Amino acid sequence: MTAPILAVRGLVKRFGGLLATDAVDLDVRAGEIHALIGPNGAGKTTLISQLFGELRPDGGTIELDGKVIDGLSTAERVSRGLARSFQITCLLSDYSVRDNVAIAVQVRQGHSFRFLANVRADRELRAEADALLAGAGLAERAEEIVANLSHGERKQLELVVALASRPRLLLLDEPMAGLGHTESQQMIEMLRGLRETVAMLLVEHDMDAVFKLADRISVLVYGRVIATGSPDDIRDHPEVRKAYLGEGDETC
Ligand SMILES: Nc1ncnc2c1ncn2[C@@H]1O[C@H](COP(=O)(O)OP(=O)(O)OP(=O)(O)O)[C@@H](O)[C@H]1O
Repeated sequence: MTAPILAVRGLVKRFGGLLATDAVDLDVRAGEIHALIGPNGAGKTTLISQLFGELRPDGGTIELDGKVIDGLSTAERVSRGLARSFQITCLLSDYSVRDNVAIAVQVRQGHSFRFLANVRADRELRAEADALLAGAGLAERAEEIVANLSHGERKQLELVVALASRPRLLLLDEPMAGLGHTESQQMIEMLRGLRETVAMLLVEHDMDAVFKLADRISVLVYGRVIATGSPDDIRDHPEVRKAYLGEGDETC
C-alpha cells in the first residue's frame, strides 16, 4: 500500500488538566475523503488546528507526504501542500469572484504584494482562476462581486480559494454549516468531484453528508479515536453507537 499523505502518531494536546487530543493516530490516504466525527467538545477543531500549525502539540508527530512537519509554521505547511477551509478563509467582499481566486493563485506563486491592477492584467493568472472557477461550476459568477453571492456560493468560492494553492491535503472545517438542503447537495457534489485531485480530512456534523462522502471515518470522543473504518463499519460499531449516537444498552 502507498504511504499515507497524512500520518498522525500519538498526538497529544492538553489544556490545563484537560486532554483535548489524547494520543491520536490518524492516516489520510491519497484519493480519500476521511471524515472525522465526534460529539461537541470531542477535540476535532483542536486536532485540525494542530495539523495546520496553529496550535503546538504537547506530544506526538505529524507527517505530510512522508516528511515530519512538526516544527513548521502554517505558511511552511501550506507550501508543503496543506490547505484549510471554511472556518478561517477570508474573502475580499468588495472584489469580484475572479479577483479573489486570482489573488489566491498569485499568493501561491509567491507574489503577495502585487497591485490588483497587475493581477487583472495577468492573462495566465486570469486563465488559471477561470479554470478553477469552471471546475467548481462558478464560471458564470466570475464577474460578480463577492458581497452579492449567496451563502452557498460563498462557501463554494472559499473552497476554490483553498484549491488555488494546489494542496495535497485539504482540511475541511464543517463545509455544510449554515447551508440549506439544495446548497448542501451542491457542496457534496463539489467535494465528491475533487476526491481524485486532493485528499480530504472532513470535520462535519451533518451525518448525511459524512456518510455520502467518506471513504473512511474516524470517531473522536473525549480526545481519543475510538474507531476508524468504512461508513458501514462505523454505522454498526457498538462503541460508536453508544458514545456518539447516544444509544444505551436498553431496548426501546
Ligand atoms: N484554547 C482552549 N483553551 C482551553 N480549552 C480549550 C481550548 N480550545 C478547546 N478547548 C477545550 O478542548 C476540548 C475540545 O474542544 P474542540 O473545540 O476541539 O472540540 P470539537 O470537537 O471541535 O467541538 P465542536 O464540535 O463543538 O466544534 C473542549 O473541552 C474545549 O472546551
